[in-house]
Amino acid sequence: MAGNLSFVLRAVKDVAFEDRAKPKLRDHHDVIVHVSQTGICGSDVHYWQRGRIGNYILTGPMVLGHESSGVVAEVGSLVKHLKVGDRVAMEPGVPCRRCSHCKGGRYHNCGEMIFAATPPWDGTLAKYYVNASDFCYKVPDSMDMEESAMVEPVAVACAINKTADVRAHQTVIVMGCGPIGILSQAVAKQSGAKKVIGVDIVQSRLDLAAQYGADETFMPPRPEPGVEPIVHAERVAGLIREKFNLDDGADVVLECSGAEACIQMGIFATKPGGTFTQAGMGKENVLFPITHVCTQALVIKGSIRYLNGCYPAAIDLISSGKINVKRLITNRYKFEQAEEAFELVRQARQDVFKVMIEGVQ
Ligand SMILES: NC(=O)c1ccc[n+]([C@@H]2O[C@H](COP(=O)([O-])OP(=O)(O)OC[C@H]3O[C@@H](n4cnc5c(N)ncnc54)[C@H](O)[C@@H]3O)[C@@H](O)[C@H]2O)c1
Ligand SMILES: OC[C@H](O)C(O)[C@@H](O)CO
Repeated sequence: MAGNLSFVLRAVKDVAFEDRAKPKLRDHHDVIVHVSQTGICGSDVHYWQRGRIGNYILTGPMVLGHESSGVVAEVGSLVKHLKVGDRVAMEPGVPCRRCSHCKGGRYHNCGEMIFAATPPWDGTLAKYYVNASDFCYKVPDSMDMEESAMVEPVAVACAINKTADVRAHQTVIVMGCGPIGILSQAVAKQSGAKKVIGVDIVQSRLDLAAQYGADETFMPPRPEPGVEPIVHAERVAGLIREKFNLDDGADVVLECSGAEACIQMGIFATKPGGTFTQAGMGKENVLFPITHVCTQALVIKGSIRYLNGCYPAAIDLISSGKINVKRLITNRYKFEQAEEAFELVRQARQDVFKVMIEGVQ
């Protein structure tokens, strides 16, 4: 027994359990974490089904998973803030720390980032995972290991809000009410937003959004036959503005679906001079109302993963009870059932929201 049971994507649509070698400390600042819980993200399923996201292409076997919590099992000799037995949430991307992006405080733009379960880097669905100690955040006793794994999507939502610079008294529209959309709505509300509107085409997701951060929800009507999608998007944005008395639009739109229609509606629903932030990842290229962006002097931003401070902020939001992540977890699996868990997420059933896989004992 090598001692590190791992859930490995060997090729597209081909997963298997492998008993791999236990990872070793790579330098004196590393820790080895015994993984406790891992949430499944759409990107994990995407690599399993298609083998690529953008320029990240699966070229060899890769361990899946990146939304994990765990218990510190081993510490490097220079690690000061963690000890064996500490419970941590793991930030799954470690930048190079040397490039102009890292040195400029924008480590999310680092081109040399080692990111769990992004080819060629192995992910966290293994008994043990080696990580840089400063990317492991001790969680308070009040948080259990599932909540600690949910720090990852909450940190994504914090980064989206921070990128968009959501402030008190603003009106915020969030396109998409999946985990990222709903958590972005909750973070927007915690940032002081006056009115948060969640948009989705699935009623159960709108219902959940209404129990979280959304003050209002909206289901876009289907396009009438023969109406160009972009014309439909502009009309729907008009309906949203009218229904919620937004006058000339929302201060901020957070796009958390990746759907082309949502991107277009979101642009048209942003007020002149307002900020549209893209976080959803769907089609790589879409029809984009660029003249509207120009004539309305919109601010367009992109958000990827986390910014500095988002992990600690997410831990505070969860541990203080301001965001209840437990209610988002609908299904739980043992490690040995990982493929079943992935299959459930692939089916995109309406009653399935966040799926957790327990670590190897
Ligand atoms: N930028 C980042 O760092 C980052 C991190 C994690 C996930 N993501 C991306 O964010 C997006 C959301 O992630 P998620 O886990 O919540 O995914 P999800 O698939 O669970 O949620 C997407 C939601 O959008 C809704 N939707 C789809 N088409 C729509 C339409 N035409 N109109 C209205 N609603 C529509 C769906 O019903 C669903 O509820 C994904 O594209 C994901 O890849 C980005
Ligand atoms: O939450 C982090 C995201 O899932 C990843 O960045 C992925 O979607 C792209 O590599």
